[in-house]
Amino acid sequence: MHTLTLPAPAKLNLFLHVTGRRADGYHQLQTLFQFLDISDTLHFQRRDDGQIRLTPELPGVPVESNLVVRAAHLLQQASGTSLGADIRLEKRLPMGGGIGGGSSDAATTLLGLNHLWKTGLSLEQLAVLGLQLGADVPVFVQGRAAWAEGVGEQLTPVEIDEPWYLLVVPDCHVSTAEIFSDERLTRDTSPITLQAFREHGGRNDCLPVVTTRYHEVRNTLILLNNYCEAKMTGTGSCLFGAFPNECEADKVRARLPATLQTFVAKGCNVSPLHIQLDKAAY
Ligand SMILES: C[C@](O)(CO)[C@H](O)COP(=O)(O)OP(=O)(O)OC[C@H]1O[C@@H](n2ccc(N)nc2=O)[C@H](O)[C@@H]1O
Ligand SMILES: Nc1ncnc2c1ncn2[C@@H]1O[C@H](COP(=O)(O)OP(=O)(O)OP(=O)(O)O)[C@@H](O)[C@H]1O
Repeated sequence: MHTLTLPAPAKLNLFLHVTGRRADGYHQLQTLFQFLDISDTLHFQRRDDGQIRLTPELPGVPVESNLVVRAAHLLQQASGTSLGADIRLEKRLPMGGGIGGGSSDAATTLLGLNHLWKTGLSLEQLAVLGLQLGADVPVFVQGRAAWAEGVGEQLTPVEIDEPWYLLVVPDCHVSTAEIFSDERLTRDTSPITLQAFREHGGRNDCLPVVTTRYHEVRNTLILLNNYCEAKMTGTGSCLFGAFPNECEADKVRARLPATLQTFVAKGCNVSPLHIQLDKAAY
C-alpha cells in the first residue's frame, strides 16, 4: 500500500472562553470542539527518496510554511524514517475562518504518513508533535469531540448533540494572533464546568474584538441573527447557527445573499478522518 486519500475536516468552537494568559503570551482557554463533515482532501503517495513534495501551492502560503509540509518534516524527524511523500492538497475550507483548516491538514498529514510510512507512533505521541504546529492540531489528531482547556490541548472527549449547522463565511480573513494580542480582549472569564455549559451555554470572548475590527463579521452576524442564534467559531471569521435537520439549515441558507459563501454541514462527535482511517486499516 503506497497511496492514501484522507479528509481533513473542519471544526467548530461551540463556545470559547479566555480564562487567562500564560507567561509566554499564549492564552488559557475553555472551549468545546465538534467536527464537521466538510473537509479538505489530502492525497498521499509514498516516495523512497525522503523528499516531501506538496502541490498545489496555496495563495500566500509558501510551500515550506504550509502546515502539511511542516507536519511531514516533523514526523520524519521524530520517527527517523528515510521515506518521503508526494502530497496533493485539495483545499475546500476557507483559510483564516476559525474552522481550523490548516491545523486539520497538519493532523491528517501526521496520521496519514504515520500509516503510510508504518512509523507506528501512537495518537498521544502524534498529538504532542502536533501541538508544536498549532494549538488546534491535537484535537484533530485525537479525533473526538472534546471539552478543551489549557491552550486547547487538554482534551476530554464528550458526547454531545450532533445538529446540522449553517456556516457563513464573512468576506474577510481574521488573523488569530491579531485578535489574541488586542488589548481589549476579555482575558479573565471564570472557568466553568461542562455541566454548567450544558445548562447555561457559553459565549465567545473573542467576538466583541472581532466585530469591532471587522465590519464584515459584524454585518454578517446581524444578518444571521435574524434567522437563528448566530455564534462565531474560534477567532472568526466564520459564523454559524444550529438546526435540527439539514432541511431547516438549507431554508435559511436560501434566504441569505448569494454573494455570501455558506456551507451546510453535520456536526460529528467522531472525526471523519478517523472513520476513513479505520476503513483503510482493513
Ligand atoms: C482560537 C482557536 O482556534 C480555538 O480553537 C485556537 O486556540 C487557535 O489555534 P491555532 O490556530 O492552532 O493557533 P496557533 O497557530 O497555535 O496560534 C496562533 C497565534 O494565536 C495566539 N494564541 C493561540 C492560541 C492560544 N491558546 N493563545 C494564543 O494566544 C498566539 O499569538 C499564536 O501566535
Ligand atoms: N495547509 C494550510 N491550510 C490553510 N492555512 C495554512 C496551511 N498551512 C499554513 N497555513 C497558514 O495558516 C493560516 C491559518 O489557517 P487556518 O485555515 O487554519 O485558519 P483558521 O481556520 O483561522 O484556524 P484556527 O481556527 O485554527 O485559528 C493561514 O492564513 C495560512 O497562512
